[in-house]
Amino acid sequence: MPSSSDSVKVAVRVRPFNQREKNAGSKCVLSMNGSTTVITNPENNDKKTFSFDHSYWSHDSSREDENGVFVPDSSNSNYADQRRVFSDLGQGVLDNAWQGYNAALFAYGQTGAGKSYSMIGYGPNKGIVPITCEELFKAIEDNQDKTKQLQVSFSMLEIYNEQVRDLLVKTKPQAGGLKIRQNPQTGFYVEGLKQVPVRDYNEIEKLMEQGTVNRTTASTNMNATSSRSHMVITIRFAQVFKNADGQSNTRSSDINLVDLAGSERADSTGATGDRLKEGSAINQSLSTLGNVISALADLAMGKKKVLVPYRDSVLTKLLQSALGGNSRTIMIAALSPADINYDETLSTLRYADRAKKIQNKAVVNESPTDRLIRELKEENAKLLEALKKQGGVGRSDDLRHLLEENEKKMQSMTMTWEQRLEEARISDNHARIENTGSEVTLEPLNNAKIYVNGHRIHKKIRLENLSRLKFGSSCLFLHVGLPSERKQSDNIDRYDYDYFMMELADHREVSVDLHSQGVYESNDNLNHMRVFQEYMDLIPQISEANAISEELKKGIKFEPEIKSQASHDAKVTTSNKEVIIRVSNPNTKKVWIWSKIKFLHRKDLMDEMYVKWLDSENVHLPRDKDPFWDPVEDIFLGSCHVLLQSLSYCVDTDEHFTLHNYHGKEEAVMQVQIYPSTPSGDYIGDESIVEPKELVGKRFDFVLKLPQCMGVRWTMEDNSRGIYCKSQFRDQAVVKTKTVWGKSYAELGFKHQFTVKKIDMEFIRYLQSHNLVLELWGTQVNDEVHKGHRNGATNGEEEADSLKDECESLKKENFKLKQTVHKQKEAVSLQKTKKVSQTKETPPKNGNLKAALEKQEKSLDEVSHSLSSCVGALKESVANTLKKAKS
Ligand SMILES: Nc1ncnc2c1ncn2[C@@H]1O[C@H](COP(=O)(O)OP(=O)(O)OP(=O)(O)O)[C@@H](O)[C@H]1O
Repeated sequence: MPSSSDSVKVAVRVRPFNQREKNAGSKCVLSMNGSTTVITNPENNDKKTFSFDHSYWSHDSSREDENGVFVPDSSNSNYADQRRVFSDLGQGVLDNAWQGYNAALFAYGQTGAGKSYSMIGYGPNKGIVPITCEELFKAIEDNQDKTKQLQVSFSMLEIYNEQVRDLLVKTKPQAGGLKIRQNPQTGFYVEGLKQVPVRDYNEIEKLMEQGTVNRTTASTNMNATSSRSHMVITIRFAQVFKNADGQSNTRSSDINLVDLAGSERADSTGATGDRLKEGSAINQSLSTLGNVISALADLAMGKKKVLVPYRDSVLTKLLQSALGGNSRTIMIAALSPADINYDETLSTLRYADRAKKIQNKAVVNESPTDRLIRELKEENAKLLEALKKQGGVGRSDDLRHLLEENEKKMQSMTMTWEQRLEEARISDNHARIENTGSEVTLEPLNNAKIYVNGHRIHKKIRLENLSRLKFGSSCLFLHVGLPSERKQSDNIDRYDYDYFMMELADHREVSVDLHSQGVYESNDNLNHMRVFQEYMDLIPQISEANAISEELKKGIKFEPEIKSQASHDAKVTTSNKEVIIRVSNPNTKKVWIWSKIKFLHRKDLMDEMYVKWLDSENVHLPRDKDPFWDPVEDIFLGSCHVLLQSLSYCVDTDEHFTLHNYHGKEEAVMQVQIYPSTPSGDYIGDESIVEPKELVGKRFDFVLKLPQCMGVRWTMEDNSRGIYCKSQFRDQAVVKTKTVWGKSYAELGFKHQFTVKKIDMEFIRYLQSHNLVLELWGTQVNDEVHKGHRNGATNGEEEADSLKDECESLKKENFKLKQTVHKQKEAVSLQKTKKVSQTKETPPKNGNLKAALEKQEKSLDEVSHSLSSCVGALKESVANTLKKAKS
């Protein structure tokens, strides 16, 4: 039994810019020279070099030939076309298969980086899988050897949410998916997976088409499924040798072709700060694959006692032999050239670099007792008989019968059109399309949702050539006009999924106008482009989340938004933006803000929930497990920036500032007073104007007063809401006003004194270059905790707030009184000394005053003390109530 130690072959391939990247003026961060790939950090020009078995440049220097196939545009072009990739990688897989080795080919990389292009291909640009199959059958035809029978069978499965689904079966997947079993000799396999015997490439092509359709229509509401599921195609190739004595020996090979989920999904497993910590099963296979690769790389580097976690996920179980086992393995890492994807591309390169180190032990599968061959033998017993009679591969009644049976079975399990249309939200009489011979018209019926070129239409219109149509939730069509309307220059290819999505986004179908959010402001800014891409990528996921919410009657709405860091930045130098998701319940008017990572994590859980629901499982989850549920939280409404420069001249500020939200919309107006003060907080007055440097070395006090906030939209929209304002001066503690509930004109009555013990030049510079950011936050009633307490009535928290305020002002009054007492004491003792130096006198008149003040001081201390403990007790009781309510 020959065996050979073989490291995993790794190739990387960079694709051309897509339209979106071209529009954004993207720069290419990759360069290749021979087998070397260099990536340049667009922010600091740092270069990192990687070396692989192959580095394929498919970014530019290509042209389309007369058949629509991309080929190098000149003899010195370094463009790597599909044929070249096949002859380097696919041909080796085929040769191995003839020799009886298992082979596996993985495509890894970020969504949209070109995995499917390399594996399957598009149109005439066929990828490795079809070319491999085509070449296999060509070789079979050329190899008509009477002493051996050649059998090929095909299976296609999808791993989604750690469940295996047979893509050659069209029914809704059974709950829990197909079972994974283990054979002590051959390892893990999928029980009941359809292995379809195939006779030529056309049959494989048909099956692949069918499988791809099944994959995308598994749920019409889940367009983006392909980026979250792994697809495994297995071509089982067996050569049955006949000895002269009639004994047979079989050599077989499994060729596994794996299109992995988008690598960026691995990020969302560790959704930080989310209460649903257990995570989703969707990315388990991808992150386990990473762990398996790392462990195998460690082993190959000589590390001892490394446990390879094959059993941690379905994918790694099924591909155990392909990873560090009995297989010749190839990985092709798809790379995006665009600067905005630098981080993802770098991490793909690192992943590929680790995979290089895996050592496999490929062994020829010759054992006649091999389970796989036995199964194939059983399934094809009849077929073999017929083939023997005919002396080769050809059509036989038995074979036809077997295939027809398979087809019949599949058809009986097909999802009806009605079911598919219902899932796509297309009603019975959705639209009327008429072709009069000279024009084609489209008319929405029953107020059905139809968009043409990004606009919702309500009445009959004439369709222009190349109109883009969207029906229901997710059906997109391109209308190719009547022959007389078509032009030579029509470029149908440009109307890809991205194009439709961008058009819909531009016309606000996707609910937010990017222009108003300032995303387009400066296209040269890398961060803005990255945000734009993230935003666009999230749109289909958000539509899906909305559709699932609607279907499961969750009443929750998701909208993408752009958060501008400048709203929180005291220097306003950052223009960085990030995508956030506004989650709202229009019925209860509750609002939440989720980070992109949190949304993706929750979306995976929603998908799991939805799949269960489709399986008619009970999807009622307790709140702490429900991805749609979150406790109420405070929402950032808007902010304003108050220049601190005048403070460095000891000049005060008393102005009304408008608070703007992330999109620059007015949220409220706030009166802001800032003035330099005495250590006791008294206003110093205008005569105190100084040159900043005169302040150096001295103590500095200033007061921030926020008397009121007016025209608050948040509370105007719903008076069960409240607001408060918070701010942070330099590195001092955050200060917060009280919460005012249900008032669009809120009396905040806030006053806080800031003290800097000793001023230095750095502090002066800070005042001259920074702002004080005042953030307005919205609060929402927690219905569970506050049932019945709202509508004007106060609750524990509010009482605690107002008592705290009262206590603060009493303390201040107390401080002032103490100072007066102190002054009086001093005056008394001065008088005493005077008297002593003169003659003995009657006790001073102000002895009574002193006693009275001392008494008052004592009682104020008591009041203050008892108020503090009262506030403490109240806080504790509020915290307990909240804890109880949460638990
Ligand atoms: N080498 C290439 N040459 C020309 N076009 C390419 C190449 N690679 C990818 N593309 C184009 O880039 C787009 C995205 O590629 P593809 O669909 O293969 O990405 P993917 O990584 O499979 O995405 P997903 O994870 O969503 O399935 C497609 O329009 C494809 O035609």
